[in-house]
Amino acid sequence: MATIIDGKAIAEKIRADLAAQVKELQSRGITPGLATVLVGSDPASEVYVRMKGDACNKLGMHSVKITRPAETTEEELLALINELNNDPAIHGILVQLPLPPQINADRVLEAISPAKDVDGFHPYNVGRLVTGKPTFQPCTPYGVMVMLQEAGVDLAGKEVVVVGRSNIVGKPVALMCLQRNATVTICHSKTRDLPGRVRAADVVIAAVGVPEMIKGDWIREGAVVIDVGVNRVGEKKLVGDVEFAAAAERASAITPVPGGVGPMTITMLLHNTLEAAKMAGSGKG
Ligand SMILES: Nc1nc2c(c(=O)[nH]1)N[C@@H](CN(C=O)c1ccc(C(=O)N[C@@H](CCC(=O)O)C(=O)O)cc1)CN2
Ligand SMILES: [Mg+2]
Repeated sequence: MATIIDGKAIAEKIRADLAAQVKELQSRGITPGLATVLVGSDPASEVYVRMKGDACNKLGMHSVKITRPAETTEEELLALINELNNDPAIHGILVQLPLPPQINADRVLEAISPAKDVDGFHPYNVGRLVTGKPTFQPCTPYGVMVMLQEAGVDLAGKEVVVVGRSNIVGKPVALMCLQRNATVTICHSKTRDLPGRVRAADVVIAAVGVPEMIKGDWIREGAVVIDVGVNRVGEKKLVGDVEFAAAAERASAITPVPGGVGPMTITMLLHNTLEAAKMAGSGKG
């Protein structure tokens, strides 16, 4: 039976350390500030933005939640980003995704100052990630890496299979694993023999957004399973991208959903916002 990698517990431990750092920074006259921008009223996005604001406030950070109607134009959103880029009380800017279809998300993400890009989605910061330079690391993959480290998983020489190739999880998490000397395979909807690929993995990172798509009998005995999926099935139930119970029979360690990667995403956002404030305070922002 697998060890459960408890994202909630790891997140709490990190947040306690961040709170102490926020206090220290405040004693020097700097309060880290995060602006979250939500366009439209997607119910899941509303929940995430609220969680981000609450998490900031709990740590003693300043947070501003900006909501705009679903009909907002790209120009209006770009003007708002420009204001936030120039606001000295704001160290981090986060535009909640997805955006409505009339808005080009790439253009909006590129308008955020790289020094305030706490989501790590600006092409400048993506480029730094690709080349292994210090940068704001995107929050979900960053959280995955911290969980692996906390679980004592050394990636050097390991076969990592990432299922999913999104810009916000699959691609960056693959780069981060490569940086830690893993041999990385990125799989997607056109991959031939996906079960065979997953069966070869020492570490499986599932980020496809399809409920329980990765079957328990695809997991190699003793593998580590990181489930990034947060899929709502029915009214209330949340499931991951992995068939949890069956996979846990074979894995050596596995993350649950909820309470796995999810809480780490917001924790790493808090971490990045604190780092942005420190850099601004030292004149490097
Ligand atoms: N601008 C961004 N947009 C989106 C990101 C992102 O990192 N930046 N990621 C996802 C959604 N996301 C944060 O925005 C996110 C998803 C899930 C959780 C989380 O804590 N999940 C909990 C369950 C919470 C619930 O009950 O719904 C868990 O897994 O335990 C946090 C953040 C897309 N958009
Ligand atoms: Mg769009």
